[in-house]
Amino acid sequence: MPRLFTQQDSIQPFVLLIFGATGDLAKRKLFPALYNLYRDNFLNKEFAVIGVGRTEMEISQFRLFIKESISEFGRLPLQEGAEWERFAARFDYIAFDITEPDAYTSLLAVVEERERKTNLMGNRMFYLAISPQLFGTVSNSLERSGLTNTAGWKRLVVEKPFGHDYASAKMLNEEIKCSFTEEEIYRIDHYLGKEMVQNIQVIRFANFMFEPLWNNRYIDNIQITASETVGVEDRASYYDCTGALLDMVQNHMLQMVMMVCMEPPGRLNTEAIRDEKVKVMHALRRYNEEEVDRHIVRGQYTAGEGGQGVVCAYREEPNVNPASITETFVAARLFIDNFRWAGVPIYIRTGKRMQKKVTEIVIQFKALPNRLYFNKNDDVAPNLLIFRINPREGITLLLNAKKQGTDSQVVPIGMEYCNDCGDASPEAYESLLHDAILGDPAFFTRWDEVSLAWKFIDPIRRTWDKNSRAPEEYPAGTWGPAESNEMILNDGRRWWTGEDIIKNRKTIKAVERPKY
Ligand SMILES: NC(=O)C1=CN([C@@H]2O[C@H](COP(=O)(O)OP(=O)(O)OC[C@H]3O[C@@H](n4cnc5c(N)ncnc54)[C@H](OP(=O)(O)O)[C@@H]3O)[C@@H](O)[C@H]2O)C=CC1
Ligand SMILES: O=C1O[C@H](COP(=O)(O)O)[C@@H](O)[C@H](O)[C@H]1O
Repeated sequence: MPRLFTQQDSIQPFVLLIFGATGDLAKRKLFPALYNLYRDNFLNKEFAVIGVGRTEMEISQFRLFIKESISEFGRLPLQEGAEWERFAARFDYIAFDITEPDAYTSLLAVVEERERKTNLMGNRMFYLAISPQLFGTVSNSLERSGLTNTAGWKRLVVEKPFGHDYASAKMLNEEIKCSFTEEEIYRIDHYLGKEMVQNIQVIRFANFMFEPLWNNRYIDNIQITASETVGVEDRASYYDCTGALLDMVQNHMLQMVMMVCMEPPGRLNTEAIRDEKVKVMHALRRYNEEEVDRHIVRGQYTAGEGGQGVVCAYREEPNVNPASITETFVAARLFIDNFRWAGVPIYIRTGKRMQKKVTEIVIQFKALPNRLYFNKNDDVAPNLLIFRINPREGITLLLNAKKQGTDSQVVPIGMEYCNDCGDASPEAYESLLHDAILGDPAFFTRWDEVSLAWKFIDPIRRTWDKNSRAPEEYPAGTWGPAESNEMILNDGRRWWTGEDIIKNRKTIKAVERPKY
């Protein structure tokens, strides 16, 4: 159920078991998120965290690892002294191989010891920050060892990727469902934890002025961009056998499509919202081979001038196959074949080593009748509503107004709301961890959403694998391959990026469409 951050008293005590506590995700996201929640009083006074990894280390070393992770990646500065000691004392660490079923007996002993010392009410949250191949093994062992047999609640948080196609996701789901019910499974999509993604439903359903326009009578097209300037960094071994389609589109991009396009739910509760999201996935047009070629562009970066100077081509990155045909960019034209959205193209694009780090959603409203009133050369810009998700959070509404000092020269003006100009927003992982502890799965993905996303993705992946054609090339530091621009220009439209629109307000020109 969407909520305001709930303060300490209404949150129950719990023990959090982090599998993969020595890994990158724990270091960069989970420990800083826990610390922020603690400092902001969003955790019960009674809680404990037990880290699991293979690396042998003393508890003092583990606590130092946590301290360093918070100092480096935390939103709030670390407070030294007694305050830190109180926080650190809640952490335990146990090293064992999680593929070894017998080893869970000692984990159970550590958990029970903690529960005896402090009244944690038997509430247990298991966070799998490990390779997805191990999800099934761990959830099985949790049950067999008796760790899931508790007087309190039990919850399983699983990271992405949830499978690599529909069949593997289904198998994985069946495995974890042997030990946890759907209500107890929290599948993470960290985009759903982002402030402005959560804000979509509020902007839509708390403003009467938008909802009547939110359909194919008034909206010309929708654009969703998630561009990154970074390359594959040190994740090449994962990325080169995954690619942008599976890494970004199957999850984050489709989740944003669902949030923007779902019907208003009957009630604003978790299951009602998820039901509406699922309907979007049912209506999302699936593509055959010929349509994949027509509606989807895949690209791979070559050497170029990225944000960090000259950077190498994807194929030259360490641990990438020099002949790799993995895509680092995807642009697609999607359609939702229902009464509300029929005929409205939804353009999505995502990629590595692009010109800017931007995540935003642009709603482009239909144009005024051509040449009717102002700017007879057809350069009245369309109205745009822009959700700015990252790096600057906010909303921009692009309207038209009279240029100062002219009779009727029309120029675009931006009305802007900044979401994070005062206090920094909570990190996505903060918000999601908090929800999971609270038992609120609204911003986690339900199995039917995930399975339908795979059913949309699988034919695309199969088509590409069958063709085994190299992706289109784009130089690092650009907006992707030329084919992405061509796809949208051929429709008489263009990609918008909010920042450029605001900066170049006076030079906006809508793309020409046929005149009649
Ligand atoms: N890193 C990120 O930014 C993101 C990660 N994810 C997902 O999070 C999960 C973890 O990723 P990440 O942290 O990057 O991975 P890492 O490789 O950095 O960490 C893996 C963790 O798993 C532990 N581990 C692996 N095998 C075993 C084993 N047999 N027994 C016990 N522990 C084991 C490792 O312990 P040890 O090192 O001590 O052996 C380590 O703590 C993955 O599902 C990934 O897809 C999702 C989004 C972003
Ligand atoms: O899940 C992933 O997301 C990140 C981008 O996340 P953002 O919050 O920085 O927009 C991406 O870099 C990574 O490849 C992918 O696995």
